[in-house]
Amino acid sequence: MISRSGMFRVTEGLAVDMSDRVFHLPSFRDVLEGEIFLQNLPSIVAARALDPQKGERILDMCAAPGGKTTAIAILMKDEGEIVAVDRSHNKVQGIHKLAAEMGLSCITPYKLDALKAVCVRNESEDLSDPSCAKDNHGGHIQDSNFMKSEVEKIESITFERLNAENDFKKAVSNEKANESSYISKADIRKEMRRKRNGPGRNQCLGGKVEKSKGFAPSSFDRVLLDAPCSALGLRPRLFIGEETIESLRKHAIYQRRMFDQAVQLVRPGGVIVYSTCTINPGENEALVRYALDTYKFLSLAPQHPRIGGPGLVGRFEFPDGYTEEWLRPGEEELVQRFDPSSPLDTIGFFIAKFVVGSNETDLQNLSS
Ligand SMILES: C[S@@+](CC[C@H](N)C(=O)[O-])C[C@H]1O[C@@H](n2cnc3c(N)ncnc32)[C@H](O)[C@@H]1O
Repeated sequence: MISRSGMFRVTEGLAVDMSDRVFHLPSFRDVLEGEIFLQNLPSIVAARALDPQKGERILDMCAAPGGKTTAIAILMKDEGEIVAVDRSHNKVQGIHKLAAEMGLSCITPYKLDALKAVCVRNESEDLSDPSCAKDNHGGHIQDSNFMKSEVEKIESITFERLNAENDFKKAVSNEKANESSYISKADIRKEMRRKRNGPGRNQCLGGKVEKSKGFAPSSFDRVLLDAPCSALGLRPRLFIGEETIESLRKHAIYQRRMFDQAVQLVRPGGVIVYSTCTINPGENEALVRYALDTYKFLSLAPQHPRIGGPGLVGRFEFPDGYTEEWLRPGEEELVQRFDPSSPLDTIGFFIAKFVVGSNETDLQNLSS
């Protein structure tokens, strides 16, 4: 299969012309604005698995468009603080707008690269202040330059792109109906960029976007890391041609670096929920293996509600010798894997919940 944009680039492949809708669902745009926000079932399960409590301080590390952030705020009855960060300026504005529409005041959105979410400070600074006084560039992430270049590539294949392509597909078929005019590759790229990043700085109605300089270690009760991923669980997804084994591994590296930040930000005794909308075990079960093997003070926690199926146990050896280690027996029932082909009929999704042991020494070593 080839993507819409691929049709303009490649010389062979299979393109599918959608002549009818799969679901005759009317658009919910502008319907009951502020009253409802459509979400996939696993997204709601992820917010509930976090089990946020009134009065807590919660970090949503990759928050836009804000679906889970607002679900968490509602579960907390809007009491406490949810710090909702995303690295896109326009998307952060969108979170502001959504929170305002829904009348939720416990959400504080920030523009921040989640790979630099832990701030590094001088000893002279006030350690009781949970937000950082100093910029944290050059902080804990050793390979930030590498990550920076990878971000561009990875971002281009996340789920927003898929949405952009789907929307653009509609636009193009409308154009076609009007006796098609030529649409250049540049137009396609521009439209996809616009869809991915929002309508543009001057056209957004959200509040003023604050930049964060990162947060103090152990300053959150709970952290949700709903990581950017290969989005192989989204449906309908007829083509996966733009993902390669290499790109899937890069997603996994990116997610681990984000998880490294999450671990430092949650307090001893706190909770981290990690979720993705992909079925790729390299970004799911292998992340759990990495987390448990790297941070001995973490353990998997049971989740409520439990609607998804068990995770994958074992390991997988690729032809190039690279081996992915997945779950060990006994761990599979502690995660939730939503299989899009199961009778549940959800998107593909994965949720793991970790509790952070109270080994102060380990945590101090981490943040030093
Ligand atoms: C899976 S989506 C999050 C969906 C969101 N949690 C929700 O439920 O509405 C991933 C988000 O991560 C953001 N993102 C990607 N890389 C990031 C980074 N380094 N720092 C912060 N946000 C990032 C993207 O802009 C995107 O909005």
